[in-house]
Amino acid sequence: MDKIIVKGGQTKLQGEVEIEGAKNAVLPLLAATLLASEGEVVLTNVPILSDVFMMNNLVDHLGTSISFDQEAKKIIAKANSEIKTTAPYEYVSKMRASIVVMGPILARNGQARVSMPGGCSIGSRPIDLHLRGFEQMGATITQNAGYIEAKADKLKGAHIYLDFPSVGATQNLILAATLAEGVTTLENAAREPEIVDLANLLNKMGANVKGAGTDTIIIKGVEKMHGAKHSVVQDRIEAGTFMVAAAMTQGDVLIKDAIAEHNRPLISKLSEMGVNFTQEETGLRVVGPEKLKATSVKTLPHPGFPTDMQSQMTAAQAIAAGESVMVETVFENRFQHLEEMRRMGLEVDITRNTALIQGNSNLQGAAVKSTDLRASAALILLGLVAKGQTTVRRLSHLDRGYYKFHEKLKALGADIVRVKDEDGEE
Ligand SMILES: CC(=O)N[C@H]1[C@@H](OP(=O)(O)OP(=O)(O)OC[C@H]2O[C@@H](n3ccc(=O)[nH]c3=O)[C@H](O)[C@@H]2O)O[C@H](CO)[C@@H](O)[C@@H]1O
Ligand SMILES: C=C(OP(=O)(O)O)C(=O)O
Repeated sequence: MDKIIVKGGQTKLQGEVEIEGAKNAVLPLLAATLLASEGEVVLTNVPILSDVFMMNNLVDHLGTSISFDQEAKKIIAKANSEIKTTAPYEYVSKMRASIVVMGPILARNGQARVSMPGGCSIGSRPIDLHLRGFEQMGATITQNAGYIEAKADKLKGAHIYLDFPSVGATQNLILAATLAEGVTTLENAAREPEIVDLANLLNKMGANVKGAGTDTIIIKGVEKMHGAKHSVVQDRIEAGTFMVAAAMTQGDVLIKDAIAEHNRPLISKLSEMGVNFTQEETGLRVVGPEKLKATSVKTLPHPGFPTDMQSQMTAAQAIAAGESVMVETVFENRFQHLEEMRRMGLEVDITRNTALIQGNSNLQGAAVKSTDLRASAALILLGLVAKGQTTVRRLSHLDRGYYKFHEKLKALGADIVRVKDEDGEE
């Protein structure tokens, strides 16, 4: 595998950066293509990421044929009059998000057999809310030899209250409800922009989904669904990561076509830290101050501060003046990057889900390992400002969610290379 080497301490990022389509949008969009029984779903602005390749393989295995034109960043998903019922272990275990194929399979076939998705390093990730919702729609759920089996002669619309606005459960239940008999109402639904993007595609495919982006989503079941064309929404987490990069390096970076509305909580916190934002015709300009101020942040479901920006934000807090606080309320084990950052001189006290971070302008580069996707970006960001050389390993995490991250940073002036890891590390 590769490693990234960053030489930090002096870089002031400058220039423009283009943002890809969102990983967290395109994965459920690919699952949605399984609902079409005729025609082609054409997705554009598709990010080239390892997670996308994995989801392509799963959806293709299930029966919707996928062709990915990487140069055009376009996927054509050709519908099949029949799809398979089993999502096997070798496809599902590799990626948590693959559980969202369960709703479409169940909706189309009246039964679904899906391998239990893997847990992951950021915390335990149960699927009880997904399953309880399917049950309320009339499905019987059993677990057998590592597989979840759901059966319903015909899914029926239901009034479902989610105990927590889970992104995946909201998506899975919307997907199942599109072809159910009658009306499904989801209360306390997730409101992330990626949910809105999913509803937009589904409606183009002939579904009837209203209220996405609010906490009450109403889905009227339809008989069948067909092909459609859709451009994947911009990745607000990639955009946010570059905002933090500019903020940390006294940078001046234009995030092309940034959708500020999708990043309100981040922009609000960075502004509090002294970062300047200007909306320009072609994007959002982010100018970092000479010294960031400390801040307190708590992660929450959208429209609160996103947990997927937590690690990157702690990198900014690590160099801010004074003591900052980070409270992680969404995942119970998402501070592992802080242990790696200690190798660079970070002073942090962690008590359960709260980290007290002492800002330090004397961090030193070190050899570190990515512990999860966003941790990998956060460690690279800290490498930009730490003195000397930082080597970041385990880049398979980075490749799940960032396309050409080091090249984009290099184009903004960073001293960064990606090379083969002679030590043969993963
Ligand atoms: C592919 C994708 O879009 N991934 C995102 C999605 O993950 P994902 O959809 O897995 O996240 P959820 O919103 O479902 O999970 C949030 C919290 O709810 C809990 N929970 C979830 C489902 C359930 O049935 N029971 C339960 O207890 C989880 O353990 C977690 O503590 O939203 C997360 C929260 O914004 C993001 O960090 C992920 O990047
Ligand atoms: C946690 C993330 O993704 P996933 O849910 O796919 O693991 C993420 O995108 O930061």
